[in-house]
Amino acid sequence: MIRLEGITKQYKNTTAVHDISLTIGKGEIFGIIGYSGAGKSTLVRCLNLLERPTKGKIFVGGEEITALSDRDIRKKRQEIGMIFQHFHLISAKTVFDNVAFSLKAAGIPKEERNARVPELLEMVGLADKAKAYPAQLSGGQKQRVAIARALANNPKVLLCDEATSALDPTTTDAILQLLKEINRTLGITIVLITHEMEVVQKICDRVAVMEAGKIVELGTVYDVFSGPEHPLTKEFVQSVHSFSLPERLLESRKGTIAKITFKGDSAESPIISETLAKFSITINILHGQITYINDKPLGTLIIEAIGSRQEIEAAIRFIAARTKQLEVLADVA
Ligand SMILES: Nc1ncnc2c1ncn2[C@@H]1O[C@H](COP(=O)(O)OP(=O)(O)OP(=O)(O)O)[C@@H](O)[C@H]1O
Repeated sequence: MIRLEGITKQYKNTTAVHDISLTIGKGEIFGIIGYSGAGKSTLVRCLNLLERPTKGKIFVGGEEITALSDRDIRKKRQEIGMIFQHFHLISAKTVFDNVAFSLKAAGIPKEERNARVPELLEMVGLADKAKAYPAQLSGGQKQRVAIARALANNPKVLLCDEATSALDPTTTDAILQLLKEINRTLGITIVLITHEMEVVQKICDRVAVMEAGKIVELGTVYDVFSGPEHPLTKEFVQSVHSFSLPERLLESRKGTIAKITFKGDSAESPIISETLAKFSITINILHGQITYINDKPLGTLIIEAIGSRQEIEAAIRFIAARTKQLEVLADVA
């Protein structure tokens, strides 16, 4: 649906985006995560040519948009909706008129507009707010209006620039749920930029991690969460899945403490009981959790294995061979 070939955006002395090539599939929810200044906004604004890249080509729906004239770009933008952190609604217009505005700009006649706006408001759960003004709405409701407006001209792509960053956690969840529903029912490709890994975990299929204008890691959300490679990715994953054992437990240990990561099938198989049946050790479970990402289980378990050094080492090798990752946190005393 979207293809970037060697995209670079240079501002005077700053290279905001540096030679990025990327393909985003039709119907995908694609996340771009990075800290402030990484170049996410610039990259996403290149996708509808709000920013023209200094170098490279961008294809949307098979058409090279970087080759279009300014007039044709304005038309093409109807295929690419966008929502922003601070909603960008027109405060002097009602909810109805805010949504009707983008239909009007696309040359849709009044009668059609009057029929389409209530459908859009219904879709975002604001059927009863048509006559309200933005100032009378909560942040979540304002973002719903912005979503209705962005969907007015049946876009194929929806760009979301930190769309939930100004919202509280409960409202964030509701907006993410709405975006997922829109993606599922309308088949719209969504590109979402964020600095929060929780947002990525909740709705994205794939994620690109950006640092200093470059993509440093790219993969399915499940793979990135279960085996992050770049230090920045590890930091983001830890911001959601962090757990450290109390010092007291480490100090008073009687055996070897290991952290085990289970992926896919291994998260559901009885590895611990198999280990206990095979080796003469005992196992204390110190911490455990299973998270579901895109309906696939990812488990973490911290255990203390007590027994002879030889048996513990053999058991650790046995577990390690059957799981994604095993890290010894503290060895036998
Ligand atoms: N119009 C501009 N003129 C000059 N420099 C710019 C412009 N827009 C962005 N930059 C610079 O490009 C770099 C990337 O900025 P960008 O806004 O794309 O990052 P970001 O990851 O989206 O961060 P944030 O979440 O803070 O917006 C920064 O160093 C920024 O100062």
